[in-house]
Amino acid sequence: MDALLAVSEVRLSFGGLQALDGPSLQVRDGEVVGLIGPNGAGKTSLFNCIGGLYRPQSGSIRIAGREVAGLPRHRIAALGVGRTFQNIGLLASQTVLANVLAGAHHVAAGGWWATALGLPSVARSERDHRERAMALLAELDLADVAGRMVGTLPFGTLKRVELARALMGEPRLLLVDEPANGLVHGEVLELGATLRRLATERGAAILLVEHHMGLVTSVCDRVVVLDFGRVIAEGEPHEVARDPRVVAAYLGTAA
Ligand SMILES: Nc1ncnc2c1ncn2[C@@H]1O[C@H](COP(=O)(O)OP(=O)(O)OP(=O)(O)O)[C@@H](O)[C@H]1O
Repeated sequence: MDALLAVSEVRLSFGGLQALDGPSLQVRDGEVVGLIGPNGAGKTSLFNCIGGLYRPQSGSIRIAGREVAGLPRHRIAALGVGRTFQNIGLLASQTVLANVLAGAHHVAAGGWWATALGLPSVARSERDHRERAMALLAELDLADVAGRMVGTLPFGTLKRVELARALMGEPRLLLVDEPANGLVHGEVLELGATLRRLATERGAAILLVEHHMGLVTSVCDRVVVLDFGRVIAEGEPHEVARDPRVVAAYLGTAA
């Protein structure tokens, strides 16, 4: 079976700096793949290319067989790509529920005309969205804070709100950027269980950027390691963690 996400030899530079130097990777339906590497290795740049924030200078990014490199981000989102951000991309002055509902924008029924004309299908779809948002909030243990303003909530809670918002778009491919950052141990365990469930029960393909190796080894089926914009290792999490090239790359950053 073809991979849902197939990245092939993507190159991206900022002036003279080669952020991505031809990495290739694949993620299949129902698979959680970890994307790890030292600071500045190119992980977020690759996410930004897949999600349509950056246009790579060359290479191919296919989602469900369709070339998406260089497409605008809304077109890529409409193909079923959801994303959470390293530094939270929520609207602080809106409620949790409003933020999560915003994640459904590209799956709204009827389009612009139907909304402008106030057609019954729109009211029905809004009701459906609300119900689905409340179900997601319950699933992620956020029902109690549905009416709270995002700006008043702790960071760990916001990470889950972001995940709920991304899930509202019913993603087939979920790009998750450092979800464990700022979470306490118990929250990391819960998050890991949630990501695993999304892959196993909903069949989502998940690409996870994470520095928390405990989460990576417990959740990922496979790990791809980037360094200086290149893939330096790939394989089963425990195996990759022992790979001398990976150890050297991490020590190089710490030195
Ligand atoms: N918009 C940009 N303009 C210029 N340089 C950039 C830009 N975005 C990233 N870079 C550079 O590209 C390289 C890769 O950065 P990137 O953020 O993708 O790494 P990363 O692996 O996600 O790092 P971290 O783990 O610290 O988030 C770095 O050298 C970074 O400074």
